[in-house]
Amino acid sequence: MDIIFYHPSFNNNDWIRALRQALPQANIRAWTPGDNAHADYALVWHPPVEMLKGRQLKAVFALGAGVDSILSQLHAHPEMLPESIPLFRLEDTGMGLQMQEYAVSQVLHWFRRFDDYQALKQQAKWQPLEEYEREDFTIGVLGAGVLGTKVAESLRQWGFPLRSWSRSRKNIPGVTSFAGGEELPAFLHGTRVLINLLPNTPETTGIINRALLNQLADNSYVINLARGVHVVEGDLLAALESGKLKGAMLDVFSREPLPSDNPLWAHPRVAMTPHMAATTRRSEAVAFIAQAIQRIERGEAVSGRVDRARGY
Ligand SMILES: NC(=O)C1=CN([C@@H]2O[C@H](COP(=O)(O)OP(=O)(O)OC[C@H]3O[C@@H](n4cnc5c(N)ncnc54)[C@H](OP(=O)(O)O)[C@@H]3O)[C@@H](O)[C@H]2O)C=CC1
Ligand SMILES: O=C(O)C(=O)CO
Repeated sequence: MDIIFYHPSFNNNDWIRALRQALPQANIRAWTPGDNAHADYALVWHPPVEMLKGRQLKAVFALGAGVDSILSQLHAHPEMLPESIPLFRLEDTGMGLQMQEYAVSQVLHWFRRFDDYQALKQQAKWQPLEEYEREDFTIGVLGAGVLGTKVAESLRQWGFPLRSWSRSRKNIPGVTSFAGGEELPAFLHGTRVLINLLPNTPETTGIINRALLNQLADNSYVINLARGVHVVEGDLLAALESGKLKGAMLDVFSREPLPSDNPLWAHPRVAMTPHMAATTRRSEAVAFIAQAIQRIERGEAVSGRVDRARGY
């Protein structure tokens, strides 16, 4: 079995060593331009078209959870990967825990009013503030897939009212499920903290816009952990100015790195991180991919297959 590997920034040697340990029977090599030799599987992130084009692969594995970049590449170059070759993505592989850490720490930061205390500290003011009530702190998770479910589950132990929004109805204990566009207004009504974990698809681009933000509770908060294009930045800034939003924590941006003249940098109630909410963890990802390849080889079903028509 031949496997080719390409990632523009990972340490190829470390990955190939780990893959060889997990799949000792396979011949695994880093793909370099001009390599047209046989391959059964390709493991990729932002692959050049020529790496995949014309190959008779059994499957391609994306080395991340979001497949929007490879799907947009496929849109421009459909010849890169025929529909008959399955594309898989990473499911959790350590990203769930990272998202939980991020979301819980930020929700508690706002719930305990550390943002306000930080502002008071700047003015050298010693001033205990009124506490927020848990029941006024409804958390709504946009996207109840692998990562959204993990995040909702981790917030449950803190006793906040929880709800999720997805395409299909979910049954996550302690989390009220809203499904489909017609239930989005009910999901938003009363939501105080909105956490985005949707995939980037034509239906979700720009979803966090003025109309959506206006339906949230007053003095609400947004955490964007998914993709920058979900948020209409001008509408977010306007909602911060109007008082509809009290704060935003952003990990992802329409343009990354975020240009230095973007007004989000200077906004006192916007916190941000450089697309690091959840990174691909080598050992978990290798274990996931190795197990999936073994299952494919045995003719068994494998989860994580991307539905190219749906876009995730
Ligand atoms: N910032 C970072 O570091 C990282 C960001 N990400 C981002 O997180 C995203 C989510 O990952 P993951 O949880 O694994 O993805 P999943 O595919 O498991 O979950 C996606 C969820 O979104 C829902 N959804 C999709 N389209 C719609 C729609 N039109 N209306 C309502 N709900 C919709 C799905 O509904 P249903 O269940 O009904 O299909 C599903 O619940 C990734 O696509 C990626 O962009 C991922 C990793 C790291
Ligand atoms: O896996 C993903 O989709 C990511 O965004 C990793 O940073």
